[in-house]
Amino acid sequence: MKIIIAGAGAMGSRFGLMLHQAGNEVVLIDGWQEHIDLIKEHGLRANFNGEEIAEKIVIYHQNELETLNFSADLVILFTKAMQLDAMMQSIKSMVGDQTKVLCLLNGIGHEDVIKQYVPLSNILLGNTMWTAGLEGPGKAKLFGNGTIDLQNLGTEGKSSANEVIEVLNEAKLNARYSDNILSSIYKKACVNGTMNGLCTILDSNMASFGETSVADAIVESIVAEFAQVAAYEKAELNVPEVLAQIKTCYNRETIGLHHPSMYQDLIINNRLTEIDYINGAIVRKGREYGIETPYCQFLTQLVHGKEEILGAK
Ligand SMILES: NC(=O)C1=CN([C@@H]2O[C@H](COP(=O)(O)OP(=O)(O)OC[C@H]3O[C@@H](n4cnc5c(N)ncnc54)[C@H](OP(=O)(O)O)[C@@H]3O)[C@@H](O)[C@H]2O)C=CC1
Ligand SMILES: CC(C)(CO)C(=O)C(=O)O
Repeated sequence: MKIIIAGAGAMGSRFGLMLHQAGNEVVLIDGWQEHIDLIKEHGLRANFNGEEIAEKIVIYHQNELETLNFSADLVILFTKAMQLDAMMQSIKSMVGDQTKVLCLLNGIGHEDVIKQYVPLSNILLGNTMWTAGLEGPGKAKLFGNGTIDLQNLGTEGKSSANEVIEVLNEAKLNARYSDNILSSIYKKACVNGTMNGLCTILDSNMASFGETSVADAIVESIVAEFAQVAAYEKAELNVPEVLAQIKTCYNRETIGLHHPSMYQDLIINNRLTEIDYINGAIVRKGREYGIETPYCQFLTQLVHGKEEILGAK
């Protein structure tokens, strides 16, 4: 399959690498020049479950696509939330009538951006429990396991997602169809709405946070706010199940030692965060629906405060 990875940071590198190794024709697209140059020079390098590897994969800067003649069967979006619209603009000549567009960004409401460029029948909205980090430009650090849930937003449903699911599974990415992706997205947003902001503010990995005496009380208060907003949007959450999923993040044997992507953005790379698309989205929706969201509001404010203190860009 011809696959474009639109946003080839940590997660895009993981997906690009695994799909390339499974025999697909993968093209990476990104906007970070140093990262692009190093991948062109040395291939995409990674510490992949402890093994040092390098794979030659084609990569382009998102500003050099106009003359490129490549129509994708599948686009996988892995930008940061605030970069999504600009990326959709950059790749629009490569998205044809038959191109499926899979969105796996963290956060809530990305379909509102994508549907301005792609018909609903070609949009696969999803989320993932895979993780990834960058050791620096051109080099990813990939360990652990994950899953993908996705749903087609058009009326065709599952049948229009089967081929993509098959390709993802051939690459061992563990994809499955969801009949209620909005609930899955809210469920994953609860994981990000707790782990990402809290580990960033507390300067901790997920295991160390989870082992504190205050973890349960804070997490339960935040999840209660997400659940109220989700219920208003008919994306009912099973709260005990969500809390159990969050606790799986504390496991040191699996992903507990991972610093969430928000930590990597702000604390390691001094970059602005996606907080406005996670806890901030709950605050905005809460305001609209008349639901109080003090914990999400406070965490959003703390993260913005930290961005300002660190002069993040
Ligand atoms: N990392 C993870 O474990 C997980 C992440 N996600 C989600 O996946 C999406 C993509 O995340 P992720 O892959 O972590 O994002 P990255 O930060 O690794 O990459 C996203 C983009 O940010 C830019 N960028 C990243 N680092 C730098 C840097 N040091 N200097 C300059 N530019 C940089 C690049 O684009 P540009 O130069 O154009 O800005 C890159 O394409 C997000 O929505 C995230 O929440 C979901 C599950 C797990
Ligand atoms: C690992 C996990 C699940 C933590 O919230 C994640 O999605 C991230 O790092 O953004």
